Amino acid sequence: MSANDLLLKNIDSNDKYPLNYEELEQTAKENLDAGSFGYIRSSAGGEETYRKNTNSFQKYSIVPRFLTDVSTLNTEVTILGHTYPHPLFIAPVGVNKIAHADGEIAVAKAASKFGYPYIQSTVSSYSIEEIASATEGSSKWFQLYWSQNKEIAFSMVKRAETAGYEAIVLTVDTVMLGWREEDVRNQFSPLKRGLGQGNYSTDPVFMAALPDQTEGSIIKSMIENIYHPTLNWTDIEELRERTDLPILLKGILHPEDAKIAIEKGLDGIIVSNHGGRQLDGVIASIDALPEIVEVVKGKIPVLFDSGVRRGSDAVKALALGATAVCIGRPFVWGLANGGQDGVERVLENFLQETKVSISLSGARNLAEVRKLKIVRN
Ligand SMILES: Cc1cc2nc3c(=O)[nH]c(=O)nc-3n(C[C@H](O)[C@H](O)[C@H](O)COP(=O)(O)O)c2cc1C
Ligand SMILES: O=C(O)C(=O)c1ccccc1
Repeated sequence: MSANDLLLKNIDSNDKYPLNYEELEQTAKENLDAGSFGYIRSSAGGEETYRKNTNSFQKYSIVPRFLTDVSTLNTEVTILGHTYPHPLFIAPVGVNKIAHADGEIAVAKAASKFGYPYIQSTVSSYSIEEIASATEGSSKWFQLYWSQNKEIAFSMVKRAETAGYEAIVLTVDTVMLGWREEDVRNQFSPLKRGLGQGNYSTDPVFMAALPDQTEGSIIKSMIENIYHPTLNWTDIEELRERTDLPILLKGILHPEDAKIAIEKGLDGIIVSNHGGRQLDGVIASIDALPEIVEVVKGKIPVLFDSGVRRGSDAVKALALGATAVCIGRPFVWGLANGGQDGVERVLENFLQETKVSISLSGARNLAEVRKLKIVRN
């Protein structure tokens, strides 16, 4: 399908499916209870970083080239030995059942249909094995939350390996949950409600360590284990020894941490501030990207997320040096608005908008996107 076919198909269609981020969020608000909606939408503290994430994209402008014959476009990208059809990934998002009963299964299937590698969260509603069997043959990575009992973390990594996942993404910005006032207001804690257990209640090491096999014990132990303030570089070295899969660190914002990651033999990083959900007041993710790209010097892939709302945002991040871009909240609203179908609409439109944006900037492949002139106003 050419980029314009989808535009015309959307124009011809009579259904009024939400298109832009604001419409997606508004429709989801009508579909969800206040606690679930608030959990997904909100972020930490006064939401300064959350607002900065999207606003900061407007500081960067693409300076397009013309007359380059953009009749063909190759968006392929090779990351850690795997070639993906385009540089758009699904960011790890936990407890998807709060948006729709089909949860991560719906998202992973939609992702597979449109060639988005799927990064599965540790706190998924469905297990690694359930998602793997629902989406055989598609590219998947596993996002790891460290566990207080680190043998649980290693066990999950082993399961991801066995299920054919291609990489481990260790999130480093969430050793404890951020200060989220909307959730306090709504008295909403997914873990306390028994959500996000898919990978825990199926884990032999986790289950064997419980005092008894009740729901109450599972919830208590999950909450205890996911709080892991001791996490440090020595743990990373141990993780490095325990798996042959590539390991990426998610949540890197400081160039020095990117440098250490390379020194410690890590395979990649994801520049991210967790969508403003962790420490409020931190730098916008897009503002952190250029300096990190500069110190990494192409030695390892640098993925990016936080605040990406449309195709032109993705193009800006790629032009500023991101190897690939992860989509977060937009797909969650798609899920809330129509399960797998809703996610498909979001992913299809997002991909097409990205492709049109690349072509209209004058680039024909990602190497040319990287060379685009970006000015900061
Ligand atoms: C509801 C929700 C749950 C999330 N759960 C996780 C998670 O389990 N693990 C993780 O590494 N990041 C998690 N994230 C962060 C995303 O991976 C990503 O960094 C963030 O959504 C990017 O911001 P954006 O959605 O505003 O673009 C979550 C984000 C949301 C909105
Ligand atoms: O809400 C989040 O951002 C997140 O990462 C998380 C952490 C624990 C349970 C569910 C989601």
